[in-house]
Amino acid sequence: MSSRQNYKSNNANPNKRTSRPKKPPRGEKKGSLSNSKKNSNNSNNPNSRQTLSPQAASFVTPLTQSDIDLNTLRSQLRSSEISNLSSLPQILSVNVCKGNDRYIIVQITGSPDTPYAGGKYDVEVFFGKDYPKVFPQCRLATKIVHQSVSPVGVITFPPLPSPISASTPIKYIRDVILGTNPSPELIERAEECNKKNAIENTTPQDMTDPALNYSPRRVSSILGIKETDFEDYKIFYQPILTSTKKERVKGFVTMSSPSSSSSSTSKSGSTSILSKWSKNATLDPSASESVPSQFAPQNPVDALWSTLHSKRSAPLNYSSHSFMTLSHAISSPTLSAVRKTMGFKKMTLEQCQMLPAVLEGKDILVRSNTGTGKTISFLIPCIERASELRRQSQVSALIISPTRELASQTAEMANQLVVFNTDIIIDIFMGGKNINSEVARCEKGYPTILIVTPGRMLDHLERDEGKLEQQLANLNTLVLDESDQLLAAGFLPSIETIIQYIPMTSPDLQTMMFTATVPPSLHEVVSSTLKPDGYFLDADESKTKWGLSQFNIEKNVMLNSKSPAPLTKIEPITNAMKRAAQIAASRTSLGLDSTREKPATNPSATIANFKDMVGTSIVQHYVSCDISSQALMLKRLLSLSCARKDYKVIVFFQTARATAYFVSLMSEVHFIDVLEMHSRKSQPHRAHVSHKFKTEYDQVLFTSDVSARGVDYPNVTCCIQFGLPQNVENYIHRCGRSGRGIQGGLSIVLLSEFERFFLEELEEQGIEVPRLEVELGGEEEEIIKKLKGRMDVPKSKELLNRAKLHYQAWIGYYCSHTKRLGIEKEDIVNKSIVHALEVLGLDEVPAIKKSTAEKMAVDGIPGIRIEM
Ligand SMILES: Nc1ncnc2c1ncn2[C@@H]1O[C@H](COP(=O)(O)OP(=O)(O)OP(=O)(O)O)[C@@H](O)[C@H]1O
Repeated sequence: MSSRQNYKSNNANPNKRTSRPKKPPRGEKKGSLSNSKKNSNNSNNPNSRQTLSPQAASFVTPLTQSDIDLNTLRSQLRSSEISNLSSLPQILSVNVCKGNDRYIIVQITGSPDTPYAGGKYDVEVFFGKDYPKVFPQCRLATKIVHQSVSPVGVITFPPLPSPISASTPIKYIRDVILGTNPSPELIERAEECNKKNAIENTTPQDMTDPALNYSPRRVSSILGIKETDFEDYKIFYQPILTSTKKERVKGFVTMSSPSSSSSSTSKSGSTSILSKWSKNATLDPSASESVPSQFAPQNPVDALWSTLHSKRSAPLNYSSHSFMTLSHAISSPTLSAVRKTMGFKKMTLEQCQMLPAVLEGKDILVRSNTGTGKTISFLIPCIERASELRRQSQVSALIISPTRELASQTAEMANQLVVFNTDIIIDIFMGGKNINSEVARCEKGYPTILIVTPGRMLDHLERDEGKLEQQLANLNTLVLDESDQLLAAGFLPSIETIIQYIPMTSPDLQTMMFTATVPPSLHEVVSSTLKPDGYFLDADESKTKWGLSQFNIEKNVMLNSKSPAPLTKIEPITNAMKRAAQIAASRTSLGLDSTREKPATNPSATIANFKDMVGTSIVQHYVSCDISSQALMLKRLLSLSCARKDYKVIVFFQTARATAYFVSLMSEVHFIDVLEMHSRKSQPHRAHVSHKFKTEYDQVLFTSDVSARGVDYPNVTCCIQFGLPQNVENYIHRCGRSGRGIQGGLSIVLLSEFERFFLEELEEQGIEVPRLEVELGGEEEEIIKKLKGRMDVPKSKELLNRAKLHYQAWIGYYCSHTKRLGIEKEDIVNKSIVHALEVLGLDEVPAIKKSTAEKMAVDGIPGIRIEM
């Protein structure tokens, strides 16, 4: 590894050009919405760039009119909605989530002469993707007592009158929920309780402090909160009890402030606990620093800018439910590990759907977006099953992962989950490790949970003379993580071989498949692999975001085909697969896919809609340039994305060879050191790089698709995809490496002109990716001239060698996509010549082995040089 720091210029050599990105002066808020706000007034003006801050303007140029039209229209609509809301009586403020103007917080004050008088109530409003066709979703983020509001703030609305506008539900909340008393019975009970507490707590301060007046258990009995929901309710209540500390409540904190002890008076003249409960809920101040009080519509340029610099660009995806909600199905050692070792308090919204479903014990295919917490959702049932059966030295669960990185990561998480469960032993068999030591460990006793990569598992099956086979015959749980990849052409033969050893139809075996994308190619294999009474669960975050009613499901009937949870999209596997096949057939017959000849696996037919699969916290853009400036555009994008504090950037390349070449190019020509990760690197190197990228900030990782799926690198700020992705699924999984957890992320796909049809493929799946115009700076122009004139550009032997190998892999990659590209191999070869001479800066087109040319079926095509 080079000793140079990433992104540091090499000043020792005056001939070397610095690549350090220009950073704006300290203290200047590059991404603040005040910039966006200024710009937003001109968002439909092609010259709007002038109103960007000088820093923003130096990095990005405005979108073309046609690109921003749609966004502008939507933004304007939301903008006018916000200004309407702001002018309504009793609306104190309207705050827009930074970087995501679809999410707003409206603060309403309670009406006089009601128990809510003087209180301030935050209402979360989310303009869904179908807005303005459907009402925006609303939830009370401030705790109140009302018969139409659930303990977690879910509001029961009656059918609301048209026209659809954000004002309608807000007016309803203001006038009906906050404007009238809750049911007299509830008021009576609350006031009775208040009086009783007033006697017990004699000081006036106690009288006015709801935390002292009410214990969670007392309040929960008043509100009739069920025992199973009590834990969550307590957590919701906790910030009031500890109101001097900052505590998160669903992304908000309840702050103590001088006014928190001021009393308000209800109709009956008594001190109202109802209003005081909620008065001081505000946005987390660290997140709200730059949240403007007024709405500022954002065009994608601003969105890019603010995403690059924002701390958080989307509301949290956590539910209000702790893992304790499933204490009837998960053992205490596991629950303790989740809480104490992993530090997870609440389930994600998707885990709320996945965990009850998988704990049911049936075969299941689970689809859930990237970064939503699938790993523990399959690990927990593996652990629970294994600890229930307590079979010493026997494999209870087998987890198959497509890559070594993912297998290691899963093993790491599994080990954390079993810290209080000493009976359970985790082990991992994967390529790149010493197989003999794996065998030796098994001789001492088999692990309870075995995590494997497919190739290594086959090696073991071949050499251990039936002992592992015997283990598999008694397996209780089988997990195929990233199942669509494992069941696709590359891995399928290995998986088919492995599952021949497993009694797939045994009632004692639960098979779980987890993935973020369900391409049609999966349908048939899934149907034939899972038992017919299995399920398909589409854990779509939006389905439960505002509901969470699946928690009404009783123990042991958490999910079944007769009484499916109302808001969870779960259905028998056979139905799901049939339906998917029908969708595929109807789309084809409607000619929806006729624009381009497609390969046999038509990606447009999926069970779940692709467009919902990219997490909402990921802002997506594409950048287009001609083939010869691709490398410089990449450098430009790196400068942009590394300009923020604590950057972590992943750049995906199509092949291992391309990754290796661009690592050397960046280092030798542009003086940028990056981390290198692909299948041609040794396992220790991969482990080292993976650890470094996981734990350190200000890093750039160049990688092939070995990092595309499942790998959980925390806080990746930007993901760049260089060139045409393999397919839409691959694009989605790569995007998912950023925007994980609570962090927002930015995804940029860099396409040269002949690859722009990929945008159509995305659009067919409902994924609209706006264009971002990025100009090359003077520095890059200089380099272009040098490259074109082949002057002074240092080319080490290593760089030349890597360039030649990349050239060959480039032809191979594009030749395997001729159908999608709609061009012939001859055209690919012609483009490869431009690529070799103009992108790679080679003096001549490299010669390739005859056998390689034959394999790619390009031998004999003019332009291909064969090695003598
Ligand atoms: N309930 C939770 N609370 C906090 N963090 C969580 C929770 N569940 C999972 N995480 C964390 O969220 C991150 C993403 O989880 P995980 O890798 O399991 O996602 P995934 O759905 O498998 O993503 P991918 O499809 O990309 O593989 C991890 O860092 C994990 O530790």
